[in-house]
Amino acid sequence: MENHHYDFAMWFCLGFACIDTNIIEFSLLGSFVKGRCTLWRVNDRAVFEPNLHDCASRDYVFVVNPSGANGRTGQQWKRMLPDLSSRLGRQCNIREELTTGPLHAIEIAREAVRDGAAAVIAVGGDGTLHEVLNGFFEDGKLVQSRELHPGPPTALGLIPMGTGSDLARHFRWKLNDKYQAIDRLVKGQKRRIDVGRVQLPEDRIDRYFLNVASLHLSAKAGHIAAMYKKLGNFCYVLGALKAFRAHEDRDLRMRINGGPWTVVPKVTAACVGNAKYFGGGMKIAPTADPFDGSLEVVSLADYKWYDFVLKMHMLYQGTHVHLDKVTTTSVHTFEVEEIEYQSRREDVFVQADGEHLGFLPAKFSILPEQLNFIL
Ligand SMILES: Nc1ncnc2c1ncn2[C@@H]1O[C@H](COP(=O)(O)OP(=O)(O)OP(=O)(O)O)[C@@H](O)[C@H]1O
Repeated sequence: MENHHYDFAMWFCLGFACIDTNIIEFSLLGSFVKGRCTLWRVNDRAVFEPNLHDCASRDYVFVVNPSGANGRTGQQWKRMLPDLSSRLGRQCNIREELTTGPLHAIEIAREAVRDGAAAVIAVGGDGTLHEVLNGFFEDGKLVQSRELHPGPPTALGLIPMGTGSDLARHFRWKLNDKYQAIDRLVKGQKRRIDVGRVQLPEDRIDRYFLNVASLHLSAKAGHIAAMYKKLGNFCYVLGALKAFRAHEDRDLRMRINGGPWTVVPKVTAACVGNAKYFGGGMKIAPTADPFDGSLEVVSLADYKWYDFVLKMHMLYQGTHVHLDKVTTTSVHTFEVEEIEYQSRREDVFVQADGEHLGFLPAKFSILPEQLNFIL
């Protein structure tokens, strides 16, 4: 493919994405009013625990990524801290922990869980939430508190202040709205949430995810997008277009729920959704639900760069699942490997919650109702 075709496509997409982002924001605004019903329905089923029971003399630990959203997270956090302290500080000890670099949030969260914190709250994007979530686990098990508390185990929370903040879109939370975020923490409603697990035996990686994991083109796109976060959500569109440049569809072996292995030809990408959105608002797994005990696998085969450009609006609306090139399956486990497993080429990328993890082979599985999540 000639490069100038791509350049044209990128500029076309820039214009398209701007229009599309407006449509999305607009429709999100509209659906927020409509969405309140859903939110209340979700909350009706949530476990409600008054703050005083689990919070008195226990810590609420805020793990802040000051570099998130190209540095905006740090600035917004400073602005919201006084309000947060005055409303939540009456009931809890508020502890602020700033990360110093990648993976630091895992260590902070793990120590906070060991210390028996009432809650650990990720302040940042999906990447920060991913790391905080991984701090709740060690050696394949949930970390236990050293302290003996009469209250419930440490809860996980999120103040969405990242570039994509895609998990927040699933719950129809307003992005970067400090009042809504503080209200949510003060109300303290929680519900047991499912956690996805991805294992890469060759890379000796064992990670947990709340949102979406994926492989091949979409995973490489996320890896590239991380270099262009200055562009806001357009970084994901640009990442996908750049990933298409050197992309080859691959025949891959796949296995669902421990059944027989099958060869799936010309795989462009396979996405594993515990929740619905990735890539800054693409509704990639429209029926995924982090409370239903399963993962939604959405596979794209023989999907070309021009399909991506021309049908981009379908990805944002979640209607791409009706295309012939797309299949969806609800699973408990999903294993993928290259056909020539002995000659691993390390070019089929794997990501979870937007964080690059490594390369195939990979096994994805669901761990139902693992944690209390603050809704
Ligand atoms: N202090 C830090 N300095 C540099 N990078 C950091 C620091 N703390 C965390 N990180 C890394 O920043 C990356 C992105 O963080 P985060 O997800 O919060 O923001 P984002 O990428 O803007 O949002 P989103 O993932 O929702 O698009 C993560 O991979 C994380 O490891």
